[in-house]
Amino acid sequence: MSSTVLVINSGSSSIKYQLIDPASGSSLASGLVERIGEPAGHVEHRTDGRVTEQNDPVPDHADGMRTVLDLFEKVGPALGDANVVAVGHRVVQGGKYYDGPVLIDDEVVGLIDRLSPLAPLHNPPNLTGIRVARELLPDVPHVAVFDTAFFRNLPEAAATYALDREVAEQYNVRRYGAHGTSHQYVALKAASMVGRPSAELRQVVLHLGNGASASAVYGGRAVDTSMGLTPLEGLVMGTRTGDIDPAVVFHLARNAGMSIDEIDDLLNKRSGLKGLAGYNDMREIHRLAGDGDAAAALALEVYAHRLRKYIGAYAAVMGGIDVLSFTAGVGENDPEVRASAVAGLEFLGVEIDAGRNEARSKESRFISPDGARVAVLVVPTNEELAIARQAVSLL
Ligand SMILES: Nc1ncnc2c1ncn2[C@@H]1O[C@H](COP(=O)(O)OP(=O)(O)O)[C@@H](O)[C@H]1O
Ligand SMILES: CC(=O)OP(=O)(O)O
Ligand SMILES: [Mg+2]
Repeated sequence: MSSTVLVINSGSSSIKYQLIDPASGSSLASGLVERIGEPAGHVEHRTDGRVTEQNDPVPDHADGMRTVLDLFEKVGPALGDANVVAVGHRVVQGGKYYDGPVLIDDEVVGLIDRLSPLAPLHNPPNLTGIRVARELLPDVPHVAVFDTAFFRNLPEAAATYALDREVAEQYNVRRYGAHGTSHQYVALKAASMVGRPSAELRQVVLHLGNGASASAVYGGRAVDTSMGLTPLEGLVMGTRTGDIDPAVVFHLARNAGMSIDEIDDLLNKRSGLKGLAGYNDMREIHRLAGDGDAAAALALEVYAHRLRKYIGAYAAVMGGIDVLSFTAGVGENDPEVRASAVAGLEFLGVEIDAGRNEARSKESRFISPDGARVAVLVVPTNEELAIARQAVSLL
């Protein structure tokens, strides 16, 4: 039997997982635990074309992990018979330490914990996933794959904030990026689709999920990215502001009587699409805008404006652009956002074919017209497969 990898992606309120055969890329089981900590939880486990659902409350991530491993036992495939050679964990923040996957031991766990302030919504649940999975699957190697790894060697000019040098060094204040596993996977796939050696390609990748980020990839190497010290910087997201004037923080602290923790919560959890129009789900924003809701219409404009700014900026950083790829929940499924993101960018050679853009498909595809100067692509990301392959490559 071929070997498999169990991949775990613990998010702030969810756990996504997949049992993958890294050689063929096929998924033997996958699932999702969501609404962790809310009154009604939701669990979905898919295997063999069947879906098992549960709607019991899931009090915390530890409970969620136990539920996942229970489902493998009860519904299958039994992990004991699946030849699991590794458990791959997505970890968002690896700081300056990792440019590739690492075998998890107590020291690595300690480091991920110490890096939590640099990814406060992500590293703590990542760590819970690791703790419980190591407890329940003690005989298999556990591997951490960091979102920051692909950006570990960003050019200094892109990674450095113009902050007092000593303060920045003492407190590790620099740009680390995130979603790197996805950006790297999509950039590689995109290079193979356009059929030119990635060494000469100037690519922009837009990962638009609940968290959202852009990257500039030149010759296969990341040269800039929109997330910074933490995953708060950059694009407009489901609940995060993305770029704002840092003076907004001082202003609110001094004049609105808000504490630093309250402002942190505001910027990370109550802003973005949710702050502008009441919902973090892009589908809801479209529904409201379609019903004439002015706040939702403005949210869509702010979202697209930010995207156009980043595409233009990254074209400038690389001296041009050859490939533009859309990925993740919004990027893969939302023709309206894609169209508005590139509107007016014909001067860069960026244009899309309306029919191709609107066609529904789960496959990687071109949405630019034949012969266009810039290849515009939709590339479904597969962070789980990338994590499984990196975990195996380490062992
Ligand atoms: N058909 C669709 N049209 C527009 N947006 C969609 C569609 N399907 C999913 N999305 C968006 O994708 C987001 C989730 O993307 P995903 O990549 O799964 O994010 P995450 O990994 O951060 O949870 C949802 O919040 C939703 O806004
Ligand atoms: C880093 C990050 O924002 O991840 P996610 O999109 O899963 O929240
Ligand atoms: Mg994601």
